[in-house]
Amino acid sequence: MFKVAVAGASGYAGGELLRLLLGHPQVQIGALTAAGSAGDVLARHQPHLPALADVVIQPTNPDVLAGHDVVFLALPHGASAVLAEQLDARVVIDCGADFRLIDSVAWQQFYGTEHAGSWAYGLPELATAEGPQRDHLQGARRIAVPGCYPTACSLALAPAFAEQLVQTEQVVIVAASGTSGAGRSLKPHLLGSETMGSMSPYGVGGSHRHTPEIEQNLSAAAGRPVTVSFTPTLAPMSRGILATCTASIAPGVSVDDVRAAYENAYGTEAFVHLLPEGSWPTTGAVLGSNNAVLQVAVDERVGRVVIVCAIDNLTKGTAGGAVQNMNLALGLPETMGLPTTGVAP
Ligand SMILES: NC(=O)C1=CN([C@@H]2O[C@H](COP(=O)(O)OP(=O)(O)OC[C@H]3O[C@@H](n4cnc5c(N)ncnc54)[C@H](OP(=O)(O)O)[C@@H]3O)[C@@H](O)[C@H]2O)C=CC1
Ligand SMILES: CC(=O)N[C@@H](CCC(=O)OP(=O)(O)O)C(=O)O
Repeated sequence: MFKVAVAGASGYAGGELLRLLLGHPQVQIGALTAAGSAGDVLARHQPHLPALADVVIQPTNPDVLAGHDVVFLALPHGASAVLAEQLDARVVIDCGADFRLIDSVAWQQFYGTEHAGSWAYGLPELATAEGPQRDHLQGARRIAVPGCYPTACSLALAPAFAEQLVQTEQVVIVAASGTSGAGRSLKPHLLGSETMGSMSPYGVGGSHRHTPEIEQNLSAAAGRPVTVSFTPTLAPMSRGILATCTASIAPGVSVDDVRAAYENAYGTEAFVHLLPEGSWPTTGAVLGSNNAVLQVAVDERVGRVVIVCAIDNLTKGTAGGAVQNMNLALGLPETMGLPTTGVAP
């Protein structure tokens, strides 16, 4: 058994981590920590986890987090970097952005703070020109979990770039996210009355901080720089991401070539599924599962490939991805403790 701590246990990502870890046969749950919520019982913040209802949340510091095999950090950006270097755990997995970007200039531009560095990037299914990303995660000690949008968008587009089926410019992504993607802390524009029954764009004009992360992943797949126009939107649902991705198709490439590339990339993956022809991804179908579901089409009239991907932002987009990475880091079966079926209707 591996003793596991969760920092940020009162938040959305922390709650989803604990839901998954409670069902993991090789995990013993250790310290649960937060900031202002320290001293509360977990039931006040995570009412869906009765097995941990009476556990008292502790403050987040290196002493409380010492003596664990694995520490998950589900903290706001910036908080992980400060803490990470003081942790003694064999494996530390950061759900935040602090260690995702390789390029410190892009970090400065989009986050406006000093770059903390980069850790192994935790998207095992990502095809890169240098081989599968999974190889870098087996036995890794420090792992950066991707952002939720980059997870969906990179899984959607990477095989097309890895097989050189699309052009590296004029890639356009519009993605919708549920409101839990913004975290639990109070934000006036995310009150129920602002979001119920209404969709809205944000981070428009190439300003969203996930843009360089998506470009980093697609450039790794293509083996050359890729630029992306990314527009996120907020949808009136608590969970889920639906990413619609389009790119100019390379000369002579058919829809059969595109389908074959995705079958080849994901045919043996447990969590990433190309749907049968005629079926399209929905966020409802992946709710609570660690799945990413995809469909591809070619719009021959405009010469563009269209790829749609759905994930649950809190599962494959954060906590499920984090547990998948823990399994790889510890040498456990990659799928251990992770749901491969959703909840419907
Ligand atoms: N929500 C999502 O879909 C996704 C989230 N992530 C990332 O996961 C991380 C957590 O996100 P999320 O759970 O949504 O956020 P929440 O706002 O829901 O939770 C944040 C957690 O961090 C704690 N916290 C806040 N400030 C500090 C601090 N200075 N020191 C220690 N603990 C602190 C909070 O405790 P307290 O209650 O005491 O304030 C709370 O437990 C973020 O980095 C986010 O970017 C990644 C992918 C998707
Ligand atoms: C709806 C919403 O606000 N979503 C968040 C992304 C959530 C996520 O994956 O982001 P990080 O781990 O990078 O914080 C946003 O747009 O900033």
